[in-house]
Amino acid sequence: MAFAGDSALLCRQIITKNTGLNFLNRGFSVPISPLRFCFNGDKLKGCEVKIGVRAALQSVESVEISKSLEGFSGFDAVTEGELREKGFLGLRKTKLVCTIGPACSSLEDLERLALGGMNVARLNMCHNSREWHRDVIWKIKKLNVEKGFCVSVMIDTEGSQIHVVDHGAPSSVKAEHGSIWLFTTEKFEGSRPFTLQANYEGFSEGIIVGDELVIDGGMASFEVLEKIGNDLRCKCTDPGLLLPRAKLRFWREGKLVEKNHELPTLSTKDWSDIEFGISEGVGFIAMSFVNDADAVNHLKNHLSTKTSASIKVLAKIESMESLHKLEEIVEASDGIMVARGDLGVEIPLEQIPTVQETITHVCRQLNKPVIVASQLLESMIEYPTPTRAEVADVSEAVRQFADALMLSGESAIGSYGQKALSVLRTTSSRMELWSREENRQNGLHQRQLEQSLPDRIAEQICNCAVEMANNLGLDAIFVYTKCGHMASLFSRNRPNPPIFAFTNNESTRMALTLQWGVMPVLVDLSDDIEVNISKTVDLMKTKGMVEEGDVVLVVSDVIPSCETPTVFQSIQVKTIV
Ligand SMILES: Nc1ncnc2c1ncn2[C@@H]1O[C@H](COP(=O)(O)OP(=O)(O)O)[C@@H](O)[C@H]1O
Ligand SMILES: C=C(OP(=O)(O)O)C(=O)O
Ligand SMILES: [K+]
Ligand SMILES: [Mg+2]
Repeated sequence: MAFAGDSALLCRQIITKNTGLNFLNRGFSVPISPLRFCFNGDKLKGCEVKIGVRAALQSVESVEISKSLEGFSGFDAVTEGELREKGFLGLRKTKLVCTIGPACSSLEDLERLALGGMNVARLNMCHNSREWHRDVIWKIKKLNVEKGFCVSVMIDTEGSQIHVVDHGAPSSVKAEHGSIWLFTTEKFEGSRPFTLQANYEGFSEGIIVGDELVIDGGMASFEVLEKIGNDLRCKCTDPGLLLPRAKLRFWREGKLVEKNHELPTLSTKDWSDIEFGISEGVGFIAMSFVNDADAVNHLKNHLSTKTSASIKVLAKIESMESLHKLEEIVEASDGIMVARGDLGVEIPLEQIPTVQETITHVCRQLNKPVIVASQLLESMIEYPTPTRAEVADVSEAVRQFADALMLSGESAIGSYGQKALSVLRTTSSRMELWSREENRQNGLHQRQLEQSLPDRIAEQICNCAVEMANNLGLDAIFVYTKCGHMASLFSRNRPNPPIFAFTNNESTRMALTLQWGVMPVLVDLSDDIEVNISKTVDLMKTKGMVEEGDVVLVVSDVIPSCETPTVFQSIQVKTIV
């Protein structure tokens, strides 16, 4: 019992230094179960750190399986099945988002996607009717209740951007080299030859003769020949396809012409879609074309006055302006989407990979979940196999430890949506296995998140506990959390074992569906940590999800409220008996 004498010192070592953990690994020859460190945060309030350490060497007593578990449905059926089949380390950590569209909106299709690993269903409010979206949300909720899935719903705002309006049949038009076209704000029905309608009157504000009009990030390009009022007469310089809702951007001397309009981030339609999202109880609102933190704060304030449920706001990084203010936007939001589709319209394509890596890194440093989106498996909209380059792109996002990957057209309108989802699933699992070894060697140099002592301690506990779980080769991490904060701090460290986050809050459970490596579980939590621990271990045992000999790291942070999350914490390493 080397450390009974100077517990506080040892504890500090464990919290702050690798050496404490190595010491445990090398020098502590008795079985590691149960080892317990208790941090009594009440004392921390006075800023005098007194950390109590208790090391108990008796074995964990087998706990009688409680009858109160009957009717329990807090596990999600897919994780449960995956765990039984593949074991703890086989659980996929990277989360999967599917855009729901006409190709996958039946109850049967949605069930197949849920079974295939969809964690979040995304509804793009650009398309289809309110009733259609309501019907999809209703089906997802029904499946969650009846089939035990844990799929959360995200709505994605249309946002304000300049594009051509849907010009009706034929669905795409070819622009030939040298052909002359009129881009007009005049509204007309149907189609006119060589004429395209812009959706916004001010689309040509500040544009001058000689500027380059780039369609959809390079599908076709035009030179502006003449300005007639707000309309532009242009000559095609790079032939290509003009799709419905094709995006319009102007370039001058090799650079994007920035802010040539003053459209609000949230339009009247977006606000009404947001009201719809609130009333339907969605988990996430993805905000298109966020340019600064104000827009995010505005929506978050609005949500806090409108609903007590916690709806997470995800900022989509898809404009040049948003890149200039990346950190403030990440800080303000609850998560980020790297919206590579529109980003590729705003910045040269060759910059996308490095920008993606930067965004992913900033999100991890600031502890916000990040989704890598768009064209991951684009060719699968039409073909049953992905290109090798697409698989490499998916693997790279997984290797960067993105929290989630997203399908757009592949699931919404593609013929092989489920297959595309399975490509994401298998590619993620494969790459996670590969990077686990790397992970062991290169721990993240964490930026300190918070200033107050209790918050810093929570952070350090999670960082060190993950190091401990990795070094000891533990099977799983159990965390008890009301708001999901501790679970996210664990996730941020991208531990090798999966993180089971037990929460009594449905919004927290749904929000955690997006976080890397977190398996959210809904349970009743009491104020007695020991009761929570034995109850959840029992639960896992009854379900056959843990078995004798499994060793789990248990961290608790539930007392007393979300506002003061770090009042009491304990870490235990527990062998299941
Ligand atoms: N709810 C829907 N109804 C009809 N079509 C949809 C729907 N959602 C998505 N789609 C189709 O899937 C394609 C890809 O989806 P997404 O990437 O979300 O949209 P976009 O390409 O408009 O940015 C869209 O272009 C659209 O054709
Ligand atoms: C995800 C994106 O946004 P949307 O599909 O709404 O254009 C994107 O631009 O990549
Ligand atoms: K959108
Ligand atoms: Mg976009």
